Amino acid sequence: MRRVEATGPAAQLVGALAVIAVLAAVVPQYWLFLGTSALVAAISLSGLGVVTGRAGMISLCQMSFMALGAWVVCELNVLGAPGGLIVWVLVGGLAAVPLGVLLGLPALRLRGVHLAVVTLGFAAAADVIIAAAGFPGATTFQPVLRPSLIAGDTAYFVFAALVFVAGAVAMRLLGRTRYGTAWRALRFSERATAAAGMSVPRAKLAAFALSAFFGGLAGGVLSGQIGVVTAQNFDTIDSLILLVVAVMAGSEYAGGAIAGGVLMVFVPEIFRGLGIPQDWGSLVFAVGAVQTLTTGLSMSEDLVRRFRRRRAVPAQAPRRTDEPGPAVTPVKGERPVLVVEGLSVAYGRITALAEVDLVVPERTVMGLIGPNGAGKSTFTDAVTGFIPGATGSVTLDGRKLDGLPVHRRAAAGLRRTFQQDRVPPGLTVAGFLRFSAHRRVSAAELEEMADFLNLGTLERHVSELDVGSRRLLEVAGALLSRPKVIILDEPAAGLAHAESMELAERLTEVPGRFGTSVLLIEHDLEMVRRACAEVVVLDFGQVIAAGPPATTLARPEVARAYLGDEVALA
Ligand SMILES: Nc1ncnc2c1ncn2[C@@H]1O[C@H](COP(=O)(O)OP(=O)(O)OP(=O)(O)O)[C@@H](O)[C@H]1O
Repeated sequence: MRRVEATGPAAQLVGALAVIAVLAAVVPQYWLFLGTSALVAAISLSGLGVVTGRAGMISLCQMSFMALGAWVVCELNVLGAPGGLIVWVLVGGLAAVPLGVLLGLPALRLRGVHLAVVTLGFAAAADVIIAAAGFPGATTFQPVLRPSLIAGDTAYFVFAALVFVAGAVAMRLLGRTRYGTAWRALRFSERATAAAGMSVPRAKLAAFALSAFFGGLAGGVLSGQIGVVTAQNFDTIDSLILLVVAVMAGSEYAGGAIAGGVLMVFVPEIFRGLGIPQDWGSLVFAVGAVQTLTTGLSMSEDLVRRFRRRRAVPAQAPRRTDEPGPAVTPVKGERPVLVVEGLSVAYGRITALAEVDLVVPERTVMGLIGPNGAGKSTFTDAVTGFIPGATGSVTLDGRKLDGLPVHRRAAAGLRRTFQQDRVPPGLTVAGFLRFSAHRRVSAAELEEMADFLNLGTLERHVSELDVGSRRLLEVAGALLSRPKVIILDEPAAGLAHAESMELAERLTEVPGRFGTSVLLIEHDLEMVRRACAEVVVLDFGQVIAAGPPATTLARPEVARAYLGDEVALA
């Protein structure tokens, strides 16, 4: 029989329900009313946590989503719409979704402070519109009707708590989907997210839509709580405070959202009790947010990290340090799988690539080498779709990829890794592999891949891995998607010599094992000799030599490119 782990999700859910029941039974009405306000803030903060904490974007208009949700509930109440408050709250949440998508559109192009300005501008405009239009029922003092089941303040507290818990469960489940992982990846690197086959625009819009939905829900619950809603309930300044609290508490976690909601409501209340102006509570949040930004850890992340440290398995990845066995002879297929023709890229007056032609045959490991600045990274960027202004054509297994965005090329079977570490630290090894695989992978496949590239335990967090292991993890994730071609941009950076040689051996096995051709960009020529059946040499954006490594690397023009005229001729 399976045991329910004391800290597992089921146990947490049971614990949360038990806490709600106890609070409802023992806490006085006034405090329960404040508790409901804290829950309203927590529901809204959970939504905001998707955009800020998970996806790393800034949104300063959460109050506008709340206002829309509340407005819809008030209107349905005035109209006497069927379904009652519980249904209206849901409708209010859904009504905010299109607004969230609309607000997400600028996020496709803007980041940081620019996105903050746009969302703040929107919130200010929404303020004006709401103040002019007013809330249905506000002037006639027609309060939002609660169904008899949740008519009392205690019952309404339980209702708000259940909405929060249902939202937290949904968030947790969503967090395990490809979108959930994509948001975390997005926060770390948009380029890597796209290279893993995920549409960055879709992931960003989904984050804003979800955030708006939770904002709308919170507004709806608030309107049922206070009955008569006015524009003062949704001040723009409150959106700023929500963001500050979301950052400080880490509202992407359910615990962080609830802690944030409690702080937002009870800190001003405590200040009031002490005779201090309530607004000074914002100062506390500001100090907390500064602390978070300084340490890089929100309250929730700090707690999670401490908890993990206690349970951590000390093992590092069991790197192989023994010298590799006999080299597997690199193989070369015949049929072309990646055909690049006339690829050119110019950065202003610098020609980084000039009419480059390159063919990678199927089931082949091919090296792409050249001195610094030769154009190797530009080639990778252009072929995988990161440079829209590149000219020429790219054909993968007979299919033209020209004009396709990065994620579509990746989904078509053209994957890449990056020179710099692009693996999101917030994931586990297994979580990253599943995301990067872009298809359903079994536990056995994950184990096999971890064994193949020596990744160690699948449950470990990426943040616990050293740089070399992260590079291998990136390669493993891309390979799991079974691409037709994988371009590896200096995968051995950060590895010791023996490990680089080991990786070279592994790469020779890749075509046979996964049916994938490899284009290996590498400065370590010994590794290139071991792994590659074919090598192409770039210099000043042009192909200057190509052929088997032994003969190609010995050619004088290659030596000149690497060492300069005088040394080559000496
Ligand atoms: N964003 C950019 N803006 C302007 N010039 C650039 C840019 N990126 C690259 N270049 C220039 O394009 C040329 C090719 O650079 P690229 O980074 O592709 O070379 P590389 O072979 O990958 O070098 P390395 O081995 O050092 O990574 C160089 O002259 C470089 O200075």
